[in-house]
Formats: sequence, C-alpha cells, structure tokens
Amino acid sequence: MASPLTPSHVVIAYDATKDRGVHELTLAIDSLQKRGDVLHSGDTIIVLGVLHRVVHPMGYHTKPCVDFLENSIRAVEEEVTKKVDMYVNMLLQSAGKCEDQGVSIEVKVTAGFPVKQVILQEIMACKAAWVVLDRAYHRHLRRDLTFYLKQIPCKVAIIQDSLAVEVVRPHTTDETDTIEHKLFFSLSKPVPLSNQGNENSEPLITCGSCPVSIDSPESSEILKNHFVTSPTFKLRDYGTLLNLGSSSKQENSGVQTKADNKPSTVPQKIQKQNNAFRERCSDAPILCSRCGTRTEMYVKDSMTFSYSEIQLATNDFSKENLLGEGGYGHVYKGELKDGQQIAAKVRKEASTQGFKEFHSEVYVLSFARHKNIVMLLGYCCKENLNILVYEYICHNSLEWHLFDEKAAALEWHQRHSIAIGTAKGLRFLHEECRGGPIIHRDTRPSNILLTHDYVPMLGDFGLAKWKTTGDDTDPTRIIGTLGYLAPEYAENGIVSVRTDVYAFGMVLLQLITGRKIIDSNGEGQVQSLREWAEPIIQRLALHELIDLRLGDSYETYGVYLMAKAAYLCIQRSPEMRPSMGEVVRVLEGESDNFHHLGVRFVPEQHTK
Ligand SMILES: Nc1ncnc2c1ncn2[C@@H]1O[C@H](COP(=O)(O)OP(=O)(O)OP(=O)(O)O)[C@@H](O)[C@H]1O
Repeated sequence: MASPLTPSHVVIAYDATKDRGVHELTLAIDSLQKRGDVLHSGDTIIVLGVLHRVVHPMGYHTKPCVDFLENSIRAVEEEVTKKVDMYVNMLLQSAGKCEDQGVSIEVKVTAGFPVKQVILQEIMACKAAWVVLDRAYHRHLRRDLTFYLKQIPCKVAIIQDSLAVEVVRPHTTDETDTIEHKLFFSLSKPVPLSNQGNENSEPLITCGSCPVSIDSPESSEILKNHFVTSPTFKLRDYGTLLNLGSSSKQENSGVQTKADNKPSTVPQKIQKQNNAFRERCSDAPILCSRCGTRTEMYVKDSMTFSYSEIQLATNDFSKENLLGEGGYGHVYKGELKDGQQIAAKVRKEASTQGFKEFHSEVYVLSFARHKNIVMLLGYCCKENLNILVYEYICHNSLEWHLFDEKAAALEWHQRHSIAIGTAKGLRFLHEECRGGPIIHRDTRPSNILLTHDYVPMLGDFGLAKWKTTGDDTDPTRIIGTLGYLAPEYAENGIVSVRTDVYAFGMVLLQLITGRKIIDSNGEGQVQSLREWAEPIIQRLALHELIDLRLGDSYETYGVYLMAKAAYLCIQRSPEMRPSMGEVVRVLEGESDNFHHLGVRFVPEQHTK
C-alpha cells in the first residue's frame, strides 16, 4: 500500500445513478482539500461514479448485471460516456483549484451491480490509498461500513450530509478476504485544466481488467468477450491483472474465463429478438405477488392487436368485463390467449380524445417502461375505433382506496410507498425516459392504479405530450383536472414538468389527509384542500393534517417528509418547486435542503 507521501489515488465513490448538483461534488472536494491530511501533492482524485441502474434499450431501468451488459454493450457505453462527460464538466473548476495543490482529478464511471462490489474492485484496481464514501447513497451506511472496513485495506472517510469529510479509519490494514471478482463496464477520463482543453484526454474503457480505447474497432469484440468472464481470485491478484493492456494478455495470465470456451452468442441473440413477435422475457419483473402476475415485456416489433383478438379477450366487450368509463371511453378487463390480463380502453365515438391524442398516447407510452408506469401492450385501430391495450392492474385506483366506502383505510406505510413509487414514476417520465421529458399532465388519484402489494402505477397518458424546448404555451388547450392544475397552467396555459410536480403535491396532500380536493368545511362552505392544508403545514401542526382514520398509527417523521414535499410541490411559482428527482430524495429523507430553491420548508414558527 502506498505510503502517505508517495503519490497515490484517492477514490471518491459517488452514486452516478442519481442526479447530483455540481455543488455537492465540488464542495466535497473543497472540504477534502481543506482537511490537509488526505490529499498530497502528486495525488490523483478518482471521482468514481457507480451506475447501478441503467436504461434498458426498451426504456425502463434495469440493473447492469453481466447478462444485460453482454447484450446491451452499446447502450451502456452511451450512458456511461454521457455520465463521464457530465462529471468532467462539473469538475473543471475543481481541477483548477486542485492543480494549485499539485493534485489532479480523473473521472471514472462504472456500470455494475452491486454497488459495494463495484467500489471494492475499483479501489483494489487502482491500489487506492483512501476511499471517500458518499453517505448520501448509503441508506444503511452503518451496515455497509462494516463491510467496507472489513474488505478494504485502504484508509476510509465519509462525506457527511453537510458535505464535510469525516475520517473513519486513518490507517491501512492487511486483513482482507478473498472475494468473487465480477465484471463491470467502466470508462474513465482525466478532468482537463482550463488551459489544456479536452481533446487530448482520450477516454479509456475497461471491462473488468482490460482497458481499450473507446474508438477502437475491436472494442465491441473485446467487450463482448470480457463481459462474460467471471473468474474467482484473491483480491491481492487483482492489481497484477489490471495493468494488462489487451485481452490476449489476460488470457495469458492463466485466469480461466468463460469467454475462452464459450462462443459469443451476442449477434445471434440480437437477431432472434428482432425476429421475435411479442416474445416474452423470462426475467420479467413480478407485477403483483398476490396474483402471481409478471410484467410482460413484449419485444416491440409490432404493437398492433387484431380486433378479434381483443373481442375474444374481453368476451365481446361484455358488461361483466366492463371496468368503468372515463373521459376516453369504456375500459374492459380481458384475458389474452396466452393468459395475459389486459385492460382494453375503447375510445368513445364522441370522446374528447381524438385521433391526435390517441396517437400521442401510443407514441408516448411506447417509450415509457418503468415499474411505476402502467404498460401499454399495444393498440388496435379498426375503422373509426381506437383501442388501447394495457396490462391489467389488479387492485383498483388510489381514488378508490382513498374515497370508496368499501375500501379499508390505507395504512401509513402503504401511503408512504405509494407516494414514493408515484414520485419515481414521474421522475422517470421527466428525467430518465428515453427521448423525454414526458409531461403526464393529468396526475391524480384515479390515474394511479395499485397492485395488491400497493405498488402504484401511473396510467392515462392521453394528455401527455412531448416537451419541446422551453415551456409549451397554448392557452387554448387547458386539459387536466381542476384542483390539480398548477396556477400557471390554469391561468396562462403554461405547461412544464413543474405542472406535474404541482399535481403530485396535491396527491401527496390527499395521501396525508384522506381528503377530497374540494370539500365542505363543515359550515356548508366549500374549501379547497390546498387552502386548508397550506397554513397547517406552515404551523407544522401535522397532527391536524393527518387522516383521522389512521388514528395514532403513523410515523411522524414520514408525515413530516411527505408534508414537506407537498409544501414544496404546491408552490405558486413553478421555479420554486423541486424537480421530481428532488421530490424523491425529500420523501426518502435523503436530502434536507435544496440550495437553488428560493423557498425552503421553513415553518412560520421558526422564522419568527
Ligand atoms: N390498466 C388498468 N388496469 C385496471 N383497471 C384499469 C386500467 N385502466 C383503467 N382502469 C379502470 O377503468 C376505469 C376507467 O378508467 P379511465 O382511466 O378510462 O378513467 P378515469 O381515470 O376514471 O377517468 P379519466 O378518463 O377522466 O381519466 C377506472 O375504474 C380505472 O380504475
């Protein structure tokens, strides 16, 4: 292990899956510099972004396991490259400051899972002298720390929530266990100094132990061969393997790899998928554990259904199969020949949703694959009839659970997980969906469907539309539902992702209070939920807010977080509202302040 005075590597391990503000990284590096006991002249800071979720070419998120990497190298490569460039740009200023201290910065993004294993391998690979762990993505840092302290031989520090760096173990250790080595996909790039430009910094791809140039024609071939390797060896061997320059050298190292005796199957697999028509994916995620249903992931070669197929599935659109009627038309439950349960939405003749909206919905939904989004399986067009075929979501809508007499009161933990799941669905549409952002435009409880596991699924994209550059201002087409419409949308027709944030804030208030959006105040007058709830939140009188049906069975901190998120979301000014990514972080208790937001959750009594 390098002594403190020889140039060494200091790894800052970050979660690259989440959006991070520039200030978070730069402040962490500042505080590292200020300490004086971690960085020395000649050292290199490696900002390691761990990408533990990547976007599947179909648009939903998945773990970058070896199997996935093997089949989707290009997609991962693209995502990793984007992240590396983003980090490099964020760190340009820090690189200048570090240069004065004789320290350089390098960015490395690694797609792999599990996170702890990625961090461990990367630390061993560069023989780091220090690892600085970002507390923000370790929800169970205390437990994870035991793992790191046991497995990592180098010195350990943590970035606190305040972004200060706290040293946890100021010395190295020799006691490390043998670990199973996994293969991940990495790309690294030095952060240039302002006078250097960016051109000379050729990025390096590494797949496991083998660096190759990103532009190298052999890169795909090498990646293909290396993603399938999975040797087991002692940590101490790793360093010697890592410096090898080509795949053949690795083979010479004598490590037995699966690639040595397994012919590449990638091209055949891709071809098979292209030819497949609605082929089911075997690793489809569970949709509902009670019903035993799985989310079907049809390969999107064709999404068209024949009319007779839907007619048969819905028992000829029988009354018994009718689920309900909405603005679009009648919705029928059905079962396809292969057992897949569906909800078929048949457009009303006089539906307010015309052909244009129909195509908008099909187009938008074909990109939206996420565990909190109702999946569109396909559609059918017959003469002037439009039918959308969705996966069937088995446990009614949130509207039903909150307000139907037959529904049992939702428990607190269910409300909390519904809030987080819905927020993640919206975050996906706004920030993560391929080709997005997509604005939902009609977020409300009746468009949030639930499984028996109380997993919320956002549906009804009839009003969604692609966001082009800037805000969409067409005051003539106000669509959505009163009470959930953000003021700038209701008054001036201005639509942006922040109008969804507002509507989501209203849903949060309903989850906390169990109240309708407009209710009677008990004196025969109507009162809007927002007007009633906002001053109560400002007084932090959360007990006045909470749904009486919950009794004492709620978690005060959870209510606080949800009320805080709601309060931020329903700000009149769209700029004051958080992004959905930030909302998720508030709900999960991960972040307590957003420096860029003018309004903080500062209750009145604290400001007096
Ligand atoms: N994918 C689905 N799985 C199960 N039930 C569904 C599905 N989609 C819709 N439904 C149910 O069908 C009924 C009608 O739904 P629809 O979305 O058309 O109307 P709505 O949300 O009630 O009103 P609007 O069209 O004005 O948004 C509702 O009871 C809804 O819960």
